[in-house]
Amino acid sequence: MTILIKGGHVINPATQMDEVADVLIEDQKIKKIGKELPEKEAERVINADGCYVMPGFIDMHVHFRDPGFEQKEDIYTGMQAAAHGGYTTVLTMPNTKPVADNPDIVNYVHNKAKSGNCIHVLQVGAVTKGQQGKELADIEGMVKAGSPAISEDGKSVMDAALYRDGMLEAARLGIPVLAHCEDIHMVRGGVMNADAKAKELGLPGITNSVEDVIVARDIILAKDTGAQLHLCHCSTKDSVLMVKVAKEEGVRVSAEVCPHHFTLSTDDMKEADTNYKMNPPLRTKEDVKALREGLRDGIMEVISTDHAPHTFEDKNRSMQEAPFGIVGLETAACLTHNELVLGGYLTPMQMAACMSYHPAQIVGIDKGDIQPGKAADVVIFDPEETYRIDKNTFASKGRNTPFDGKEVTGRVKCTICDGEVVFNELNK
Ligand SMILES: NC(=O)N[C@@H](CC(=O)O)C(=O)O
Ligand SMILES: [Zn+2]
Ligand SMILES: [Zn+2]
Repeated sequence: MTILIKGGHVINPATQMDEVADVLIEDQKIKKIGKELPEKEAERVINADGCYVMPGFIDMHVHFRDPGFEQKEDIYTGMQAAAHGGYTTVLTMPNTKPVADNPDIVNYVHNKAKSGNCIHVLQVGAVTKGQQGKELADIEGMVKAGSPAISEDGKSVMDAALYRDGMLEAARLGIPVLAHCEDIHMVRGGVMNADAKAKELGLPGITNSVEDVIVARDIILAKDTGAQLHLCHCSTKDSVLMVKVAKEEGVRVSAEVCPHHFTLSTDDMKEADTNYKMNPPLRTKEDVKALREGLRDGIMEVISTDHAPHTFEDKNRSMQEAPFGIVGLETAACLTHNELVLGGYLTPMQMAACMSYHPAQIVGIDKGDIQPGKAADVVIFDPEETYRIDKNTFASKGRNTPFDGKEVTGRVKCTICDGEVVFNELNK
């Protein structure tokens, strides 16, 4: 199949291309990019007038809940949600049941994803067996099966000596460690940020230090071991500060921010609504500002979703009882555009870098770059369309979002993965 994407504004961070051009796709690859490419060369023409044409988004942090919690999401619905959100590659976290701590589970996820013919799914391996924090998982086996990284996401490995061993193993195997930073002993039943809002709502709080002490520890361990550290879902201003200093010191560290953390503060919580409950929690306006500025200044290099679907029943409980987590795949691009591009923090080029090129570089995959010869993983994004987010239109099984009804400007119109259209709302 040959596809010609006509008249779009091509934005490609790898080459810094930033101009209106046509893109010709042939045999799963980008064949040509240029002005006025002839339509007769293509079997299908997609008119991208007024839209950005960017490398398909890459989400370093999603939960597809498969195996074990398929009532929340499964690999097929997760991939559909990703395609709707403009994503062509996602990294799935290992906190499934059973935990993804061995090559069999990695193979199961990769095979099921392939059978769904949609987007690329890469399973992240757990650091420890069963995420129990007692002994290392078969990290080498999982890397041989195709895991691009390890992570204990959902928790931190609290035993620093064991975590250090895991980091040494990751360094030896040449893969990054994706770190969820949370000192579990300091949580003390907290369910939201520890601030005036928590007092007003009468809810136990989670201090910034719960995150910050593990960010500090993990940076020190990365410096010690030479491992490549990537900090998940950073939410505090001091995380940004520590990443900045660590980079200046030459530590191999990168960091991600999620749309909910750069869009909302606890001031936006009108009541105790469990769609505002996620881990780490929404923080203060000061933290939000630091995260936005961190992305603007290139300290924080990645925007990831931490897509964490839960059923209505799971979330329809008290703030104390409901699980942490919100969905994100179908709202990340519009929120990034609406809050950060239109808000004056990121250029469209930086948006593409944070959502695609940088993740590819950090994970070490040959993606996130649309130039001739590269895989045809492309997203077409309309920066002018204004609409209201409607959770009932989500392809995800999860409806747990605080953004339902929010008006945003910027919309994913078409997603192409390996030269196949996997989502399309343009001249259907
Ligand atoms: N972020 C969340 O609130 N929840 C995640 C776990 C995690 O990312 O730590 C989940 O798996 O539900
Ligand atoms: Zn986490
Ligand atoms: Zn997560």
